[in-house]
Formats: sequence, C-alpha cells, structure tokens
Amino acid sequence: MTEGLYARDGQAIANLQKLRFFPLAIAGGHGARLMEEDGRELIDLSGAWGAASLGYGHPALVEAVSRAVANPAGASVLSAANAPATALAEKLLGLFPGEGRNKVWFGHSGSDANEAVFRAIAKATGRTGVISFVGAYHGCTTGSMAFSGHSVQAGATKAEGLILLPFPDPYRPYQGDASGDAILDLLKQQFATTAPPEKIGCAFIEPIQSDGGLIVPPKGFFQKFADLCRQHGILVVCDEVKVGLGRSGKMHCFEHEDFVPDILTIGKGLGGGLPLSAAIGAAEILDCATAFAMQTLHGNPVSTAAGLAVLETIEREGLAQAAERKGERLREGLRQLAGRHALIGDVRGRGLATGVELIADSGSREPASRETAKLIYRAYELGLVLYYVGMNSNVLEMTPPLTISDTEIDQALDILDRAFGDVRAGRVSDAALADFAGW
Ligand SMILES: Cc1ncc(COP(=O)(O)O)c(/C=N/[C@@H]2CCCCNC2=O)c1O
Repeated sequence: MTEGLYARDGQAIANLQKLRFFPLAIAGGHGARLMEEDGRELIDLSGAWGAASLGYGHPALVEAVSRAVANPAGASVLSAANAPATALAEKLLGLFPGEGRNKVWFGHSGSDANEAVFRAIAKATGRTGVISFVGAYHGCTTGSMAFSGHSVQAGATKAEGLILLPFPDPYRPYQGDASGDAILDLLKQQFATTAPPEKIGCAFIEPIQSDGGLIVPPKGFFQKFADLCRQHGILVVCDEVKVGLGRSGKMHCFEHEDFVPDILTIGKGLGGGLPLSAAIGAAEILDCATAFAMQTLHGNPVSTAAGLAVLETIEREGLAQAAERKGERLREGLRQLAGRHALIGDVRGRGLATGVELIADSGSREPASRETAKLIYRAYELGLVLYYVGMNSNVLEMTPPLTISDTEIDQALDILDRAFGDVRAGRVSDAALADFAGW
C-alpha cells in the first residue's frame, strides 16, 4: 500500500510554509467542494483562506487560463507590455474610484504587494514611519512583516518608526470605548509626543481586520482615521487582500467606510487560486522609480488573464450583491447556533467574510482557544473545511468561494451544529490535535 498523500507531504514538503490544523489532503475540487484522494467531498468554508473566490474549476477561469497558457504573451511586464496584464490594469483602474492619476503594480502575493507599496512610499516621500494595527497581517516577507502586528510575526524585525495601534474591536473595545475614538486620541497623543507625523509616510489598514480576528470596525472609524492621517500628509493604504473584490458585499470593502484610500492592495481572490496581487493608486508613488519592486514573473499573462476572468465573472454573476445575501444567511444561521451553543460569543462580518468568536465564559469573554482548535478538527472529520484566526486563536473564519450555494451554506451550518455538540460532549481528544501546530 503506497503511503497516503498527507504522509508523503510530510516527507517531502518543508514545515516552513505549513499552517496545519488537521490532515486535509486534497486531490481535486469543484465549485465550493474539495475532494480528498479517497473521493471524500468536503465543503470549503475557507475558500483556501479566501483565494478561491470563484471556487474550484469555474468554467470562466478554466477557459481564460487555458487560452492564455496555450499562446502566452511572454511571461511578465518587466521588459515588455503584454495584452492580458494591460487589459487587467485598465479594468482595475476603471473599478478604482480614486481621483487624480492612478497606476497599477502587479505582484504574486499580498505580501509582495504590501511590501512594494511600503517601500515605494518611503522612497517617494522620504518619510519612513508607518502606522499599522495590533493583529494586522500584511504579509510574511521581511518588508511586510516589518509593519504587521499579528502575533505570528512578533519575532520579525519591525520598521523603524512603526506605530502599532489597538484595532477598534466592538466586542473587545479599547478602554471600553466601542466607537474607537479613544484610539484616535491615542494616535493624536503619539503625534504630539513620540511620533512626529511629518516623519510618517503611510498608514496601513484592513477595513475588516481578518487574521487578527475577522473584526468589523465601528461605523465611521476609518473615515475619521483617514481624515486625521491626511491632516498630516500621511497616505492611507487599504489592504483588502482578503476582504476585497466583492467579498464584503461591495466591490471594495472601503466603500462601506465611505472613504477612498490613496492606494489599495488586493490579492488572494484576484487570481481565483493563481498567484496574483495588485496595488492600485497614486501614480506619483507607483511611478516613483524603475526596477525598484520587480520579480521575474510579475504581471505574467496567465495569472493576469485569470484576474480578468475573475473580475468579469464577479460582475457578470453579481457575486458582490450575492455575497451580501449569502453572508446574511450564514450569519443568521450562526446566530441561531449561538442560542444552542454557549461557546459562541460573537457572530460578525460583512458579506461572505464572517467571524465567529468562541469564549469559555460569557461574563469574562475568556477566549476558548483549545475548543476552537477542536471544533475545526471535528468539522473536518464531518466534511467541512474552515480555519481559525485571532490574536487568541479563537475566531472561526468563514471566507468561502463567492459562488457557494444556499444549500452548501445550510449543510455547513448543520455540520457546525454537530461539531459544536461533539466538542461540548468531549468527543474530540487532545491527542487528535497533537500533530497540528495551528497558529
Ligand atoms: C489582509 C492580508 N494581507 C496580506 C496577506 C498576505 O498575503 P499572501 O499570503 O498572499 O502573501 C494576507 C494573508 N493572510 C494569511 C495568509 C497565511 C495563512 C493564514 N491566513 C491568511 O489568510 C492577508 O490576510
């Protein structure tokens, strides 16, 4: 009997790039479902951490990628223009409401997009300081970790002049102030004392903080935050790598916040599962130098053809509007589960970006981290894929393909109901988790 796929993965692929919670070994996928090598099907409520925006094997993606790879227009935009990349850039500019002259930079990942923008702003403005938030995951490269605030990047070298602010979390409000104004006051204090604003080039925000705990900020916070930054000439960069491109119920998540960033970064779902990211915004920043932020395959015609197919499909199939409706269906079902399972402390989100925070006690709201890991392990055994996020590793993250069906949402809720019951009944052993390090 040849060794199974998961065991072979363990023998061949490096731990450096693994974030494992259960022994999922995927042999294929279609729609919102994954197939294991024995043919078992699972509903994917994670959508590959949000990258599978159109699910698996969407005909529009298959056709676009097949066509592009059969007659590739070169391999990148470094030293030649290519038709798919140019068309995608034009499409992205048409979808970006920013005034003034804008450009598009193409990358492979959210990490390289955020790093490129951070470096370009420092180069163009001479201002190396940066504002970010505790819990923010902007990437896993040296440059993007330097201004991230997630615990997984705690050991990374941080940018000189980094200001890490508490993220405005209505469920765990800073100084008990659910509006987030106390955080703005803290920033003003820092401007007046330890962090002169004229040395700060940019502020990175996530309009929904995802790896930090799928946290939806209080209405109006980011508009006030952006106004405060702009009073001091600080550029606002919106990282929508996970929650952008229709997932929140609008094409851009910042549209919920009634402000427009100076630069937007997107990734994950842009490529529909292929490596593709982009930065869209201020031409005076993105044009500030040549040969400054480049990698050999940036803007390659196959990934950018995929990106064009993703955007066209989101528009043609009305997937942003559908995400709003489907997300509400999911959260309504989760709120009903909360009535049966005390572990559920909070249900939140926008569109098809949903977080469920698990607590051990409704009074103290003590994070239920161990039970969270057991819950997703049991859900996997029952046929559902989802992961957890959060600075306390206690928030179920649900970012399924935008094409998920109502039936699959209802089936996922049924599996979650059973999984919560099994965890409460002690049917998931600590031993089951021994081989999975999680976050
Ligand atoms: C808001 C946001 N910005 C940037 C990134 C980095 O994107 P890449 O992992 O494509 O480099 C991410 C990536 N998030 C991580 C990827 C690693 C596994 C854990 N789950 C995520 O979604 C992100 O959520």
